[in-house]
Amino acid sequence: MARFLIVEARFYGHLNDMLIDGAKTALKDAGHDADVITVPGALEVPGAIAMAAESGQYDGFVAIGVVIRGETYHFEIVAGESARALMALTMDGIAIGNGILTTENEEQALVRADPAQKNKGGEAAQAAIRLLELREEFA
Ligand SMILES: Nc1c(NC[C@H](O)[C@H](O)[C@H](O)CO)[nH]c(=O)[nH]c1=O
Ligand SMILES: CC(=O)[C@@H](O)COP(=O)(O)O
Repeated sequence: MARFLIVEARFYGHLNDMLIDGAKTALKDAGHDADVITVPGALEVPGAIAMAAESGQYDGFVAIGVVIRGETYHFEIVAGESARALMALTMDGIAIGNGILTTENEEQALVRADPAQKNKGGEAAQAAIRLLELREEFA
């Protein structure tokens, strides 16, 4: 059993609840534990994961959130920089699955958040599980 931390950027609560449900189910089905912490937005997720990884309290991480395009360039910053920072942490050997949705509208996000549809939360959890398996295989 491994210990996973789900770090959620709680910008759209109802969508996050579905993403977290999918992630928790995937982790439980694989026999792993999961805690959940909340940060304000997607830009805070990588930093929170970096801090938690440094603590040594968790084996793997799932990033959860929803970034929906608005009127300004801020979408590109939030979506792009959160993904880039998460990828940089992954390249440092931290097992992270990225379940931060980046969509044009809420309808697209709903389809992807719903565990009964595209289940991107579960998909992100499975990615984190696989990376942890690989890290242990290559250790
Ligand atoms: N617009 C969205 C944000 N924006 C907030 C940023 O992520 C960040 O919390 C703020 O800039 C303070 O540093 N975050 C989301 O997760 N989703 C959005 O749609
Ligand atoms: C992704 C965002 O930052 C977005 O929700 C903010 O909307 P806006 O660009 O209209 O300020």
